[in-house]
Amino acid sequence: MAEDLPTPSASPPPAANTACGTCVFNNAAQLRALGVDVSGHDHVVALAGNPNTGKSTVFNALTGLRQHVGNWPGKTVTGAEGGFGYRQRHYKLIDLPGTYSLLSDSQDEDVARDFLLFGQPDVTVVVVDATRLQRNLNLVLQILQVTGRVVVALNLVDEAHRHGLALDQRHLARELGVPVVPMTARNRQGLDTLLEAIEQVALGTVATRARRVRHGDDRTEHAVSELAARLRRDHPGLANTRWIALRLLEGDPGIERAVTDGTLDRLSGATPHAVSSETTGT
Ligand SMILES: Nc1nc2c(ncn2[C@@H]2O[C@H](COP(=O)(O)OP(=O)(O)OP(=O)(O)O)[C@@H](O)[C@H]2O)c(=O)[nH]1
Ligand SMILES: [Mg+2]
Repeated sequence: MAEDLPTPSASPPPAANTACGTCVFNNAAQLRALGVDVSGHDHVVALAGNPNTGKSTVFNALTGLRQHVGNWPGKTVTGAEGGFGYRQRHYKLIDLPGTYSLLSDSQDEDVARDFLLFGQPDVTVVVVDATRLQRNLNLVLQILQVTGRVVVALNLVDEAHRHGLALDQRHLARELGVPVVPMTARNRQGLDTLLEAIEQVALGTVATRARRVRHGDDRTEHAVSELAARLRRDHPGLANTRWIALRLLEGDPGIERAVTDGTLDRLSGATPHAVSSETTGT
């Protein structure tokens, strides 16, 4: 479904980034790591992305918790929750397992997929590996089909520079229609800019215009609209009915199962812990 995107145009690599512990732009001075305290939160933020892109590293940096981090994919298997404060607001942050696609019928990826589709987080931060941008953008484009409330965290910038890759985050942000924040999460670089982008999307103070991919011809669009309207009528409160309609027309077995066995309604208000077993019936 992903349209071809122009490769982000080259720009000269910035001067080597040095960790700046005291610099106001880098040390996230207004961040309050709240550990497991998510009480009275104002907003819910989900961390999504392909496996091994640094989601748990970002989660730990923001919450002060110690989610398992390591250099192999598939470490995070269920969503972990933690809290952080930034300026006047309190956020609940959810560290999701890595996923390659929202289209997957793999049970391993259900937790992330179902939360992103039905949990309705206020902000979805998609953590991408700057050294594998093309592959990672597939998931970004899919997420942009279901929500515009997205921040792209362009992580592992240190590795990208080590490989001689130049990144043009402004061009990428224009193409995607959402904020793009370059980061080296392991050194806490870029955290402050990430926090600011999260706040802007949560409060709606930045106008995002998510890149949408058009699905097929007019007949397909018409069929999707009709089926979506019917889903809304039969399942009030269900999120992303256009997406579900499209998946049904394409014959997605997981979504078909959820419709026929009556679990579709229970997906509304999904949590990262409960959804997987509900959709798979395990
Ligand atoms: N060089 C570099 N390494 C990083 C950076 N961020 C994270 N890492 C490393 O990348 C590896 C994966 O990080 P995780 O935070 O576990 O990644 P994840 O996305 O949570 O992985 P899964 O839970 O398996 O999907 C670890 O070895 C981290 O230390 C970064 O900015 N630069
Ligand atoms: Mg993880």
